[in-house]
Amino acid sequence: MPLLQVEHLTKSFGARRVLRDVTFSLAEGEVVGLVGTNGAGKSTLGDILAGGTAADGGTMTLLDHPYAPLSAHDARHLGVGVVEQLVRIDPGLTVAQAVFRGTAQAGRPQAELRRQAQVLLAEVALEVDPDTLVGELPHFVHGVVEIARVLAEDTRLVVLDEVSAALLPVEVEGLHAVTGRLSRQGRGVLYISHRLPEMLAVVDRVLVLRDGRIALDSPADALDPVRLAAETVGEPVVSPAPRRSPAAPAAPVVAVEAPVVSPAPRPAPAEEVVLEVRNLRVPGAVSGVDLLVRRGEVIGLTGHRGSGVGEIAEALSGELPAITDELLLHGEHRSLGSPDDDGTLRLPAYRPDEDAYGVDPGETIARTLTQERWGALTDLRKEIATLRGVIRTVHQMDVKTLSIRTMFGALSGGDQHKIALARWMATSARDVVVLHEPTRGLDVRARQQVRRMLDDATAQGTSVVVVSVDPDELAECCDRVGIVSDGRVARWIDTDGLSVDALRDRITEATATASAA
Ligand SMILES: Nc1ncnc2c1ncn2[C@@H]1O[C@H](COP(=O)(O)OP(=O)(O)OP(=O)(O)O)[C@@H](O)[C@H]1O
Repeated sequence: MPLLQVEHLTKSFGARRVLRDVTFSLAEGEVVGLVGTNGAGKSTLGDILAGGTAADGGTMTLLDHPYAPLSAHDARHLGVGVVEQLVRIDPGLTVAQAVFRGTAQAGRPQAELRRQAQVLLAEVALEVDPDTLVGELPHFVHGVVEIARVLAEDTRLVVLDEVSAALLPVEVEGLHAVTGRLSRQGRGVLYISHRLPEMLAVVDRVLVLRDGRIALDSPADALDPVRLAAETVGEPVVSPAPRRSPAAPAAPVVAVEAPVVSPAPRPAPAEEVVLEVRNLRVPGAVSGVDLLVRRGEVIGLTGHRGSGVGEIAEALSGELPAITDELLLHGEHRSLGSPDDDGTLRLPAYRPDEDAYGVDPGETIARTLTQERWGALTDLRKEIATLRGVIRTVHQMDVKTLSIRTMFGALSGGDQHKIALARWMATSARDVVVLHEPTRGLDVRARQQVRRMLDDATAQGTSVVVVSVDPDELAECCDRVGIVSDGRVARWIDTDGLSVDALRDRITEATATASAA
C-alpha cells in the first residue's frame, strides 16, 4: 500500500492549465524528487497536498484513505506538512514557540514546550537552545526549525519545497541528513529542487513534471544531472561552459531531439581596472580585503556564514560603512572612512529575495518591465516598440504566462525572479554591480538565459561581483572566484581553462578547507 497515491490531478488558474493529468505514488520511507521548469506547477502540486489550494479534479489517497484537505491546518492534522523555501517566522518567537506555533500544543507553558522542542530539534540535528529568539538565528536555519515544526505533528509526508535553494553545500549535507532520518522513520518525503546534482544524491526516485503531466518517473540511480536537465526541459541541454574557455573542449550534448550548438566562448575581459579596493575593513567582520575588478569581468565571492562574505558585499553596496586605504572607482580615487568621505560605497545590488524586488505584486508583467504608466505613452510607435520589447523579454526568459497583462504576483517564484532581474539589469546595470545569487531557484534553461544576460552586460562594459552560496552558479557565471574566510579573501580561484565541473569541485573544496582552517 503506498503512503500517497495521486491520480489524474488537474488544476487551472483561469485559462492557464497548470496540472493536466498528474498521477504518481509515494511509498512510506521513500524520498522522491520532483523537478520541472519554472512555472511547471511544482509548488501548485505542493500547495494542493498542503491544503493551501484545492485541485479541480482527480483524487488523492493517503494511507488508503481519501485525502482532500480543506486547509493547511487540516492537511497537517491528516499527516502532511510542507516546508517552503522562504520561511518567514516571527523573529520575536523563541525557537520552542516557533516549533509549536499553529499546533494543538501552542498554548502550553514555555517550560513544557521547551522540553518537547528539545526532542524535535535533536531529531533534525539542530543544536540551538529552544529559548533562543528566532530573530537571532541565521535565516537558512529557519527552514530546519520549520521541519521540526512539521514533525511536531504526526506527519507522514513531508514536502520540502526548494528548501535547499539558498543553502551552502555543507548546509545541504545537513538537510540531507535530516531527510535520511525522516525516511528511516518511515515518513515519505517529496523533495522539490532545481539543484539537480545535489537532489540526485538524496532521492530514491525522480518525477519530472512537464506540460502538466508526470513525463518521467525514474529511479535516481538511472539518471545523471545532464540527462535529468534535458528531461526537465524536454529538449537537448548543453552543459554550461565556463566564461573564459578558449581552450576548453566542446561541451557534451545530451540529445532528446536534435543536437544544439554550444555557446561561443566569451572574450577575456579588458585590462582596464574599474574597481580597485585596498585593505577594505568592516570593524569586527572584515579586514585587509583587496579587490580588483576589470571592465567586463565577473568576479565571484563565496564563504561560510560568519566568514565575512556577507559583510564585504554589504560594504560594497553601502549597507555597511567601511574603511579602505585606497579606492578607485569610475577612474576616481577615494578613501573610505577618511574625514572627507562618508564611508560608503554604493554599488547597485540585486538580491533574489521575494520581498525585496521592489516590484508591486499587483502590477502587470508589462508595466513591471517598462516601469512606464500607459497614459504616459502618447506615441503609438513608441508604445508598440515598448510592448515588443516586453514580449521579447518574456519569450527570451521563457516566462510561463498567457499574457503580458498577468499580474507579477501570480507568476511562479522562479518566473518572478527572472522578470525582476531583467528589469533590474535594464535599469541598474552600469559600471560595477553586485548580484546576489542571480540564478537561485531557476531551472536549467533560465540559468543559461541569466548567464547570457550577464555575458551581454559584460560585453557592453559592465563589471559584476556575484555573491553566492552555490558553487555551480559561481562556476557557470564567474571569471574568478574569491573564497572568503575569517574576514579576508583567503584564496582566488581563476576559472580560466577549467571545466564547470572541475571548477565547482574546486570551489566546494576550497570553501570547506577555508572554513576548517
Ligand atoms: N494564485 C495563482 N493565481 C494565478 N496563477 C497562479 C497562481 N498560483 C500559481 N499560478 C500559476 O501556476 C503556474 C505554476 O506555478 P508554480 O508556482 O506551481 O510553479 P513552479 O513549478 O513551482 O515554479 P518555480 O520553479 O518557479 O517555483 C505558474 O504559471 C503560475 O503563474
